[in-house]
Amino acid sequence: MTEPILQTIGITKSFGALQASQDISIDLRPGEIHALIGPNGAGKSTLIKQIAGGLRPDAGKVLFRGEDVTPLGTAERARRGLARTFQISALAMEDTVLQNALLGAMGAGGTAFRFLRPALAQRDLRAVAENALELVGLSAHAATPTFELSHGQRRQLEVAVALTLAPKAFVMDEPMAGLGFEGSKNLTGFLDGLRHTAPILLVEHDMDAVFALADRVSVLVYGRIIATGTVEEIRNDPDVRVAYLGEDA
Ligand SMILES: Nc1ncnc2c1ncn2[C@@H]1O[C@H](COP(=O)(O)OP(=O)(O)OP(=O)(O)O)[C@@H](O)[C@H]1O
Repeated sequence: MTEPILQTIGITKSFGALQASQDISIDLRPGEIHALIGPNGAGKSTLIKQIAGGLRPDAGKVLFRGEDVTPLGTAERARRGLARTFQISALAMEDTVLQNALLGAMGAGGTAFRFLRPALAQRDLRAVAENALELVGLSAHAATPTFELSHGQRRQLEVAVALTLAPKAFVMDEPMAGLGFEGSKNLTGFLDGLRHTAPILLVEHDMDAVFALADRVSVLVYGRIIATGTVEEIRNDPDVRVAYLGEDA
């Protein structure tokens, strides 16, 4: 079996008496979209925060590209290629699409680029930014102020910003939230292709998107993974149907 790019081993986290993550072991393999679903309050965000580095587990480990990154913070994990997207506030709305991508590329280049700005580095940064926009299909909008983009295009721009870091894996938190039917359909098509650039751990409430995209689905209920499998396996799992899909088995 292919080595996972991202893996949690026995992640456990409590808030007082509440066990928000109970011994969670999941992985993300090259080329796949692995969806994490579960009812409100199941612990999806808590798990994602521990994977991205914003929250320290009480026990367990996060491995990224074979390395234990549990002690590292969000910025250090991002530098190593773990891209977390869909924190919309990260975009500068008054700036153009290209300027936003350039800001991302400057972050990727580190502080030396930011303060020294040699001409060559500037050209490199611009190339990185333009390439990222091309990959997400926003080149034609490079000079457009970001606030003029549709919600779906903003999500694509967020991915472009993340792409400037040459990510090895994406962690996405509800990318379909707030998009209408058309927007969700378009973004679904876009994410479908993106898995070949880097695999995606996808937290999503939109079941149409999950069932269309996921190679594997993990179901989280009360802080525990109750099933992991293909879409077909998850749809037919009696425990999942009772606990989450709201059906009598
Ligand atoms: N910082 C915190 N302090 C105390 N309790 C917390 C904290 N963060 C989350 N919780 C609790 O942990 C549980 C899991 O919350 P979490 O936000 O991870 O769920 P979720 O599956 O992401 O929910 P949703 O789908 O509504 O976003 C909830 O009961 C929540 O109230």
